[in-house]
Amino acid sequence: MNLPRIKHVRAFVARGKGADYHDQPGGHWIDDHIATPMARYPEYRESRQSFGINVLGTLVVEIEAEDGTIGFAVTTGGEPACYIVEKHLARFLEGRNPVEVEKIWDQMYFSTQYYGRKGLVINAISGVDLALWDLLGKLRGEPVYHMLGGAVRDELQFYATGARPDVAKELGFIGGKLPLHHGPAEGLEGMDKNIALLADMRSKCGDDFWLMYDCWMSLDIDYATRLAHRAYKECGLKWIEEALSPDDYWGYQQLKKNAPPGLLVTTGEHEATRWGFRMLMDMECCDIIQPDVGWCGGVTELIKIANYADSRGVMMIPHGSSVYSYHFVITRHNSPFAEFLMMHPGPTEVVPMFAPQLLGEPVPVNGRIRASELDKPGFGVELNRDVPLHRPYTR
Ligand SMILES: C[C@H](O)[C@H](O)[C@@H](O)[C@@H](O)C(=O)O
Ligand SMILES: [Mg+2]
Repeated sequence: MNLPRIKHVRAFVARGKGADYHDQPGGHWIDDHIATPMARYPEYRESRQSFGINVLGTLVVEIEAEDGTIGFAVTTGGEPACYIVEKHLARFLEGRNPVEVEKIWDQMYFSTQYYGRKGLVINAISGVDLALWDLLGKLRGEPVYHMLGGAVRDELQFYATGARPDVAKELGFIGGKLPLHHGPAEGLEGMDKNIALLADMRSKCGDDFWLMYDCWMSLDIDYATRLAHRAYKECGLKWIEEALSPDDYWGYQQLKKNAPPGLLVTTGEHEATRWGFRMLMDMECCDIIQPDVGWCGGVTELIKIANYADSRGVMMIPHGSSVYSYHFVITRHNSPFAEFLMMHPGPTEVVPMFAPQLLGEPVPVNGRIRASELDKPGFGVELNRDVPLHRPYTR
């Protein structure tokens, strides 16, 4: 089946919310004294934007076929990712058959391996790969999840990430993941505040509602171990997420041994490729891996990651990435639920995760999205052309 060839690859920057979802106006829960590795510096403790968490902005990748069909995707990457797409990756797509996702991915990865392998370069590769799968679906007239093997269940169910698990419960989510506010630099007083907040949410949510802590790489093994035991024993914490640096595989291996039986250790949103996730799984670092499909290598790489996890009986629950993870999760038995990042400032209501960039972006109702809502070509969304786009590089 010969599809129209790829004619143009274009890369744009979009700023303000969207895929770079930490790029929010002031007063948002997502930038409210959240613990990070930079919190050891008091000047960077109050706000993650103060040290540049939103410095990149959104990368928008467009791939246009000869017949005028356009596939696109958004991820975190901004102007430097545009440079990588336009000046390096585009050469492996233009003139090619869009069906060649495996060969194109292989050439993008190994041609940038000498300076890439993780982080921004893999974000750029992910953006191109997602746009390619979107183009394929639009050319074939089928949703991405059909091309991945079809739905294994009728609906997606979600836990919610945000400052209000009590509201998340009222909205029908299966759990609430809180951001951790205080790390080792704030000592026992900070630990007590972390436990007090969790205990308050436990009292508001009842004993059965899942409560998790997201530590965003901010802890050391000693603090993470103490937090894990107190939070599990006193508040029934379900999992402790990304407690340590993504590079500290040995630390995660130890934390998993230190954690109380019954508490899950999770990580992976800042990990990349099949090799990085193999390291996490072979070293027994965690119970659940959480790749972000816009940061780990795209759909083509997540297939490999998820299948290796499945072979080892490890749950793969992608980091919140809107439709890009929904189309994947609905097709995988070892992905029984998904993350929904609450992007309302409170958060007290459900708003589209990548707003305002995606038109037609589905949102959970009563904590669920039916598989039938994904039944549109590609990822089922269109780029909001009212969002200002800047193309910093051309060829
Ligand atoms: C809530 C966390 O601090 C991050 O902002 C969040 O994006 C990520 O870690 C997550 O798991 O959703
Ligand atoms: Mg996280």
